[in-house]
Amino acid sequence: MTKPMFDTIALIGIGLIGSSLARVIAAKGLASHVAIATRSAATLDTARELGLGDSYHTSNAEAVRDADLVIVSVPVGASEAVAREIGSHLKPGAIVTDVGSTKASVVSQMAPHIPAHAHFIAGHPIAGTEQSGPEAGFAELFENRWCILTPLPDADVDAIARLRSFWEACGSTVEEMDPDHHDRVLAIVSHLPHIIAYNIVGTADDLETVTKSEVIKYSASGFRDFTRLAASDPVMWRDVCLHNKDALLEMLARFSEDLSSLQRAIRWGDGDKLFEMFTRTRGIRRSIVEAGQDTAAPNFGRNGPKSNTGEAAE
Ligand SMILES: NC(=O)C1=CN([C@@H]2O[C@H](COP(=O)(O)OP(=O)(O)OC[C@H]3O[C@@H](n4cnc5c(N)ncnc54)[C@H](O)[C@@H]3O)[C@@H](O)[C@H]2O)C=CC1
Ligand SMILES: O=C(O)C(=O)Cc1ccc(O)cc1
Repeated sequence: MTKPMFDTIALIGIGLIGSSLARVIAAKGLASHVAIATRSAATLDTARELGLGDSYHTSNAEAVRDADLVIVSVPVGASEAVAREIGSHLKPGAIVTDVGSTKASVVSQMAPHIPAHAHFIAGHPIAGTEQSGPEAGFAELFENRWCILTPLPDADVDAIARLRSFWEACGSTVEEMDPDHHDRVLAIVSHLPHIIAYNIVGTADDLETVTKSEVIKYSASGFRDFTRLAASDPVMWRDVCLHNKDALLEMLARFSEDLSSLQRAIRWGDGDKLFEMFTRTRGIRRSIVEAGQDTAAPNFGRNGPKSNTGEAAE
């Protein structure tokens, strides 16, 4: 048996991402001890029943006391409160990271509370599903996925290397990026698609001429894909919108402009324009498939061994 990568890993937040981390850490033997903390006693009880860790805490500060690696997996709006709670309890040399879907805001919320004797390196696994809560996680979630790290320019290189090795051991490929760049890229490839999904499902639900039962009965697979995204956790996505406001507004403006152009082509029967655009986008899809990036089937949307409880972050 090889020595675990870390003696103690503290997981703050034990929803989809935190519980997937707990499972992969156990499956691959990446820590001798996993300390789990979450805000609600009920969620902690579920984590205990699932056997996700070695110790369970309702105090974030208590959970990090002996930790060599702390992974914060809470909605991005709660990042600052967590960093403030744990900052003065971190041991020298501890690495603190997160998994939040937005990065510039998380870095500015958390970094000031992490003392100089610890290392803060923000991160984001590009891996998830529409489900939430501790039952929703699974050990394979991070396999063959990207994980983006957004270290500050003066971050410790050994700490970055250790965190990189951790994510690689979880099955991910790691890239480093500037937090603002991360937020612009993710705004278009992840955040905007979720906003569009929430919007289109809301629009269908509001239509007076179509009943809810007809929406359910006749939904073609395209609409069904939107309903999956629109079932994602409301707290998490509210926070993403509030914490990636500028990039998201920029992408929404571009999107609305392009949608108006499409609307105009439909109004004026401009078939050439429609054909040209649909051909161009079909090419993008083909490039993704050819690059082996269409790994939608195994993870995204996977129901996992247990079905979703629908627990939102409390
Ligand atoms: N769901 C997804 O597909 C992905 C989510 N993320 C990011 O991961 C983070 C967590 O998301 P999920 O695991 O999906 O959410 P989740 O809703 O399944 O779990 C969130 C957990 O955080 C806990 N929590 C909330 N506030 C807390 C606090 N102040 N202290 C301690 N625990 C607290 C909740 O009790 C819950 O256990 C979010 O920042 C999200 O943006 C990143 C990649 C994918
Ligand atoms: O379920 C899906 O399709 C996702 O897009 C999952 C996801 C959600 C948020 C992230 O920050 C990363 C991945």
